[in-house]
Amino acid sequence: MTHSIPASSAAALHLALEAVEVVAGYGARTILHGLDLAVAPGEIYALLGANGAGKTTTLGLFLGFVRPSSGRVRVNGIDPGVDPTRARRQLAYIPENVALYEHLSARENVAYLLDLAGEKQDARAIGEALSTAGLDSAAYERRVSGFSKGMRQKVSIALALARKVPALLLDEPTSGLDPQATAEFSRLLGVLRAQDVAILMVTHDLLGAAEVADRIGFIDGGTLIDEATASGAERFDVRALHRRYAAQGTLP
Ligand SMILES: Nc1ncnc2c1ncn2[C@@H]1O[C@H](COP(=O)(O)OP(=O)(O)OP(=O)(O)O)[C@@H](O)[C@H]1O
Repeated sequence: MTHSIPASSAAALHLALEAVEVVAGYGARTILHGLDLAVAPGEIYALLGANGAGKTTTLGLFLGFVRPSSGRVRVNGIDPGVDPTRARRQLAYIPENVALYEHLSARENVAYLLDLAGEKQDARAIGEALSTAGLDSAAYERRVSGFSKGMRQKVSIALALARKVPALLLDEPTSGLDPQATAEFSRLLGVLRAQDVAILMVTHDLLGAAEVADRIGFIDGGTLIDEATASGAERFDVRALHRRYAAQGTLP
């Protein structure tokens, strides 16, 4: 399969996330059967597929948790199978349910998680990251234990911004978000894209993906079966995509 990386950006010459003909799985069980997927800096890629299609396994590939038996995986040019620590330094991973230190404030979480990543930053830089991530300033010093999913995501995104990572992996970011929080989340992804972050987002939400993604990929049985690229004012023909992929069980 050929990839239609946006040619407008010089940065597109280099891929932040790349999987080429990847075969991978768990033990003797193969889940990914020759997966081809690439995300350029400043691109939002939404990966859709039925339950068990291999979406989370694909994220695990870039994180170095899932080792390919053949094929090529690169994160900003680094092979996570060979050097997972260095590969993970290029990434921020935001799981469906963001885990934070519940008794620490938003600011303390970012400071502490930065510390753990060996990337200490001053209070001003952390405040700026929280502000860019769209967290209400009244919440900076509050314990995160009472935070909503949307607020937790903002803390994670502030951490990604402070770390200045080139790539962001998101697993089901909009499930359980209300429409306003979903719209705010989409706006945030736009901010990250403008900073040339490569974003790979796993989702079941075709409509949400169509609003924010530059490309949508469909995975079935561990293989990328199709890709659609945003174009024109309408961006994607959501109805046609839905008809095509819902019928074969790739969409809920
Ligand atoms: N750690 C694991 N060990 C063994 N099998 C696993 C493991 N994790 C996932 N699987 C299996 O791999 C297959 C693909 O799972 P994966 O989580 O990648 O799918 P998915 O597309 O993310 O699905 P969902 O939409 O349900 O999250 C499934 O059959 C799942 O049971």
